[in-house]
Amino acid sequence: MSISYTVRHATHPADSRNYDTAKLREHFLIEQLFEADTVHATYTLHDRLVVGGAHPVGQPLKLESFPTLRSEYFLDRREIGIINVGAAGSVTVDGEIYELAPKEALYIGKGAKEIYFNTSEAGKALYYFNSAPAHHTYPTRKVSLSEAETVELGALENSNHRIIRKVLINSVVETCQLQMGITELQPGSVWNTMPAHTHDRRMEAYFYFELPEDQAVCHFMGEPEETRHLWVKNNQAIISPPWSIHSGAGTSNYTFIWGMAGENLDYNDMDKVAPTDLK
Ligand SMILES: O=C[C@H](O)[C@@H](O)CC(=O)C(=O)O
Ligand SMILES: [Zn+2]
Repeated sequence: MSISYTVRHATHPADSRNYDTAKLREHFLIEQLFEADTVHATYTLHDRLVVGGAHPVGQPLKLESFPTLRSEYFLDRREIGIINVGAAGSVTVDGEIYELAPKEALYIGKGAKEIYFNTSEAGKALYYFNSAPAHHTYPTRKVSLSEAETVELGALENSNHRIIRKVLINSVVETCQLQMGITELQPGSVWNTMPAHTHDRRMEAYFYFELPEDQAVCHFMGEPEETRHLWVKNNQAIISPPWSIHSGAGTSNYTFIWGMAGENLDYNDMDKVAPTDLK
């Protein structure tokens, strides 16, 4: 099997208050997503999102089911969003090839069977994905950056000037519960998602990339009045429970992919917390 998977149980905020650094990282940080010719998948019990990465080098990599799913095919009861975070590549869905330029996204609906992540010439295509349970089949569709709903937020004066590209969002593509997008911090800006927020109706995963190898992001999590931090490197991801803020400050600018699943598809459903109210 070319899929390497782990399961993370859901956490209670009262319990996580007592976590030390190692325990915080064990529960919320996904350190490795990319390994040559392997699909890595982390199944979190927070809304049953699967967070994963594929790095095909020698040959196309198949998206296989794994025992926790108890399904013949990965997407028997799921939908998936894939974003190319490496060099230009392609994904094959039941014989149909979808070319994916860097940062282009592919939504694949429930029921698709044979899915392959294809190699790029230099073996540099990297595919990041989020998959959520689905009860309806929406059409498979590629979404380019020009089709995304794009907003510019923040200001250099607040060190948080950023472009948010809502790629898999209900104004652009139909999904059951998945939403994904790409946020690019502009040069000199390091803070994402400030003011921070929670959304008890959805969990979220953050995947940090385009971060120089010798730089790091300090990711903040926890209940607004009881925050914790985790230091994150390039190409690592964070699981953010519904009760947790999710925000970060880098030692340089960077890009990240946010992905959500849960009760609604309302991106603007956020309970914002003023910076002065965080503890
Ligand atoms: O619920 C929405 C997500 O946390 C992100 O879209 C926030 C984000 O990209 C940002 O403000 O930088
Ligand atoms: Zn959020």
